[in-house]
Amino acid sequence: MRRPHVTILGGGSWGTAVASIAARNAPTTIWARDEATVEDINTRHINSRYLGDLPINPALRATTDLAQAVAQADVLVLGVPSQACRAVLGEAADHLRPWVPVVSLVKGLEQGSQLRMTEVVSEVLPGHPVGVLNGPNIAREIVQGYAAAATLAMPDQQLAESLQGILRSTMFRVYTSTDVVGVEVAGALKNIFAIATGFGDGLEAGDNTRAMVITRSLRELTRLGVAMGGHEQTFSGLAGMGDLIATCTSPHSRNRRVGIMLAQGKNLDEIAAELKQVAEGVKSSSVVVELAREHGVEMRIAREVDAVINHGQAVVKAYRGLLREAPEHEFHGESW
Ligand SMILES: NC(=O)C1=CN([C@@H]2O[C@H](COP(=O)(O)OP(=O)(O)OC[C@H]3O[C@@H](n4cnc5c(N)ncnc54)[C@H](O)[C@@H]3O)[C@@H](O)[C@H]2O)C=CC1
Ligand SMILES: O=C(CO)COP(=O)(O)O
Repeated sequence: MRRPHVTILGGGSWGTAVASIAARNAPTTIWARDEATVEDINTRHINSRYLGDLPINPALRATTDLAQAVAQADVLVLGVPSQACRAVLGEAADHLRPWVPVVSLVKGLEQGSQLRMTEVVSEVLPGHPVGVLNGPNIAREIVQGYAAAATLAMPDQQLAESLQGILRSTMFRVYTSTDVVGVEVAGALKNIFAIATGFGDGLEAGDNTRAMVITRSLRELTRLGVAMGGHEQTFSGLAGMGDLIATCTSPHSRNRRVGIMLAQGKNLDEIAAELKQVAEGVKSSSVVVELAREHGVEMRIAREVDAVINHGQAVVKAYRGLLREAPEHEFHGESW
């Protein structure tokens, strides 16, 4: 039987990491808009801009030709930042064969529409089965071959099981789920809370503060996720608790670093210039606050992150403001 061809859209750190795994299991092409990245992957088997000199699978092919990459896809994987997804999918639409499944790797929400990326896929590519792969997955550690796990959520469990075999390796364990909403909301929200954790770390508040922010963030994340239709248990799984732990504690997390740098008094332009990579929480923070309002869910931590990022609030004021609020019952209250 012919092995399915995997096409990944997006030649950044995570698209490259997942493509490198898929290339062990199936013929795999990665589309990147940047010539130098394509050249790097095809000839030197590295992605120096995003992953330094870490070796990636030499079987992986890269191209700047979107039409050609998409036309050969039996499975399409979406790995560009959330605010670029609609435009990239729009360009891909005319070239993609019917019914080809689409898997989103993206952990962001679309500004304006407030949509999750699987919803954007369904709008731009109607009729295609769509799912999401999320979990505690710092790209460079996965390329280095350290053990990790993620959850692939799709409404069709059988399809998820067939894609599981393409996206996993011995060191990258892919679990399945049918809770697309829960897995996807968890992946997007944890970035806002990683920024909040970064605030505490940037203010040198200590380990207890970090643990408090992570744990209370999980409550906030779960409340909104359930209100949006996610299953409660999903939020204690890999895409929820797992990714909160990784992103809120890793020195590699870009969202956490955004929080640290804001606490150090840098502005968003300076931070973007320093990071040179996407930190999805910056753009998703306003969307999360809008969604919380619409669903009637109190999200104090997320509101402070939004206030700092979008309304000029000082980090130290956000921190003190949170501490002034009286705590309620740990599990039944609405306080943070
Ligand atoms: N890096 C990581 O460890 C992980 C990232 N993710 C998620 O994966 C998604 C992609 O992130 P990364 O690969 O980390 O980002 P990145 O910043 O490393 O790379 C982004 C890639 O998208 C491309 N891109 C940006 N705007 C574009 C546009 N308008 N059209 C076409 N290409 C465009 C860039 O050229 C680059 O190749 C994000 O939603 C992120 O949250 C998920 C798990 C792990
Ligand atoms: O999603 C990630 C880890 O699971 C990557 O986090 P950052 O985008 O904050 O680097």
